[in-house]
Amino acid sequence: MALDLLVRGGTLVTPHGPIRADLAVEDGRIVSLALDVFAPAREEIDARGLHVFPGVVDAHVHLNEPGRTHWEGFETGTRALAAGGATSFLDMPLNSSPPLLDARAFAEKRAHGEAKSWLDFGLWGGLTPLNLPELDELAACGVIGFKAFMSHSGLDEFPAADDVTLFEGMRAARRAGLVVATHAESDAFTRTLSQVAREQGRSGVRDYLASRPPVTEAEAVGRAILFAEETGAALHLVHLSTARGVALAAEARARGVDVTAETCPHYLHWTEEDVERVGALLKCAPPIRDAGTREALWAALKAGLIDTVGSDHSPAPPDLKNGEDFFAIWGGISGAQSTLNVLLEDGYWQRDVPLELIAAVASLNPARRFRLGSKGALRLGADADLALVRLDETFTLTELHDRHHGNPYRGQSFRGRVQATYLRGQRVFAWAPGGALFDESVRGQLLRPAKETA
Ligand SMILES: NC(=O)N[C@H]1NC(=O)NC1=O
Ligand SMILES: [Zn+2]
Ligand SMILES: [Zn+2]
Repeated sequence: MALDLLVRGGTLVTPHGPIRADLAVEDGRIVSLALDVFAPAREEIDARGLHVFPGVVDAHVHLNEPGRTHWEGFETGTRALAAGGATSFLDMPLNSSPPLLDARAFAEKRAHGEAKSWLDFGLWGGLTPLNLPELDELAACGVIGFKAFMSHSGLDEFPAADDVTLFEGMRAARRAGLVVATHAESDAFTRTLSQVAREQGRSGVRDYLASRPPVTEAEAVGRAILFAEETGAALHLVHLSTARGVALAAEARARGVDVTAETCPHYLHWTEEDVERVGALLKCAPPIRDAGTREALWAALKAGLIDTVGSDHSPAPPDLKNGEDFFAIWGGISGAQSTLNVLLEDGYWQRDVPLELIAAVASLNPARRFRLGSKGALRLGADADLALVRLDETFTLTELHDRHHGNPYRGQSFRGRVQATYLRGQRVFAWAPGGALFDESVRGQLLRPAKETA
């Protein structure tokens, strides 16, 4: 019997480190990893000179469909992800409209994803004061977990969780065996500081950065951890922008709290000076910090204290990314395509981060945390989700596939071009000098968290 696919002669980035081996695929799954596979295959890839990574599992993406597909949608967003080596992703409950707060919105978003997503996808449910009674039903639908904002989300239809809501939501999540993800910035700090700045007519980049100081994150992280400890809920701290936030998570984990930490490529790549220079394309919340903080985040990542790196891809149309008042501009960075590029250039090449650690934060750890059993690693029986990368090829990122032109990574130079991406053994993306090729026949499937094992 012939194999479906044989990847020959590549360097496989396994959880134990890179190894030179062949990789064989049948029915979308990895069926052999061996020095030499001698079997006929319907498709063979000569992967000599390439590194084979597990497909990126981006646990933090805002595709905004339905309702705000003109900001970003499944079609364009997942092309960008695929071109960056991602094979699965978890979509946030906002900024789609309606936001994903009940079973009906779940069904609607799921249908859009199944029709248009090029990649496998899971759906986060929202945790807001509006939908506490819906959480059990959302869990039954198969949400990945519940996402809460501790400060204003930017959209009134997705209100921040007050302390009681967050606490009660964690109790419900604990019952359902699901993770709560928090956007951890103190509402008291951010609200007051931004109000004062705006009243005084201070609305520039530095004024915005100063309105969300690091203590804002530390305070909210501490409170979220306290609630997780009290309720026994699993907590995932998204987009930590400071090493202080990461350290608080590590300390809590050491005393038995079930907490994981995410950071994003933008906190690892850019600094405040870049935000001043580039402007709105680098506006996000929490904001990008100084160079010392960036280095401290890299140190934390190298020490294994950061569990996952997610893009927090959150684009908006150009008119929302424009204007004099930096507070009024949409906060969100377009980064779906460049997570692996940043980790390879800034991490592997510039800071000696081992490849298996990059694969851990980009693929293995998010797959484990959200119980996506068949995803995240090159191992027997896993889905054949692969990113083929020419590690030493320098290139300038010019061909971007997300919806809008405004992308801060346009024109950045990286080493490590993604040559091709395979979803369950099918090629979904291939780089070509004349322009990327996407396989129209590939379609993503809904991912649900596996049942909890005791
Ligand atoms: N609503 C939304 O996408 N918000 C994201 N954007 C950002 O900069 N931080 C976020 O949490
Ligand atoms: Zn957020
Ligand atoms: Zn986000």
